[in-house]
Amino acid sequence: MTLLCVPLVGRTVEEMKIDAAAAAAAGADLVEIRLDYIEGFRPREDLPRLLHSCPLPVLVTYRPNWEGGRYDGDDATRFETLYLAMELGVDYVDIELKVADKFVGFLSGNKPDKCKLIVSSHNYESTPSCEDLANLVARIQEVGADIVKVATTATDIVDVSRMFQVMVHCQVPMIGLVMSERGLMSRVLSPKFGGYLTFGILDATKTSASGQPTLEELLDIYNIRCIGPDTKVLGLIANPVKQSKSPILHNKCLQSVGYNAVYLPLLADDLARFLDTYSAPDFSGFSCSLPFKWMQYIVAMNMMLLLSQ
Ligand SMILES: O=C1C[C@@](O)(C(=O)O)C[C@@H](O)[C@@H]1O
Repeated sequence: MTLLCVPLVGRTVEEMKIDAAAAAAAGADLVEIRLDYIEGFRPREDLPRLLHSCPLPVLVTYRPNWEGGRYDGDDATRFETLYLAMELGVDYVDIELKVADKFVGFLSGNKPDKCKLIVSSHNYESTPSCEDLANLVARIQEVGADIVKVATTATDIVDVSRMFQVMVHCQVPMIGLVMSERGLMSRVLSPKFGGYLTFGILDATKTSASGQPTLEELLDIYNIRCIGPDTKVLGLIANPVKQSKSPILHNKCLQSVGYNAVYLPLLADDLARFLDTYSAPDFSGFSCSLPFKWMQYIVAMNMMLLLSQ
């Protein structure tokens, strides 16, 4: 089962505690505490307060600014804080691949068994080739990760297919996410491709990366708990597509007739490229809207021509 994780991005401990309670009430499986978001964070006082009676399992992330986070201090203090979190019983700690070797050395075998180490890599510009992604995954595995995490950026919706290909072949638990609106599919279809975890935010003001859906959308619109390897993918291909109410309507219909499929908003830039990339039988039906409607006529005319020959 793919876990649903709510990132906590409050600026104070109190705000995070309120959001952790909201995440539990909304049906999340765990929370990610982004320590780098807390203003004036004091590890020894704030960490025990944050973890005390937290209603859900906890992933702790203390993201430095050189990897897209807000922490601008040194690694030594950061490593000590992450180790303190482990001692206090957190379930997961996230460390960036660039310093993972150093961190594993710092731990020198003292990581509590209960705590899983997530080694992460972020690319805020693009999504590399399948080969480069696979090499990245291998490097993360080598460093001793319990869970591999790769977050890239989609400049075109077809980029997501490379992440899926790498995820299905990964031999260890993997979190594979593609940021930006064009990458939404990677977040919703995570259970179809064996993703260990996917992020859902509490509301639009509480994002920790671009393209994150809300937890409510994942649960109530896309019915993510029912998505699995056999789920068919349907959707609306359009640009823009965010405004469409189609996913709400179609997913309700699919659920009401018990058909194992999910209907997604698909923000595409080139229809032919999209159809060429997502041609596997599981991507089994699409609606088409502006600016691609004219393409339907060309396809229909080609078919008529073929039939008449
Ligand atoms: O590394 C990740 C993944 C993420 O960037 C995302 O794309 O959802 C969100 C971050 O909070 C988390 O630390």
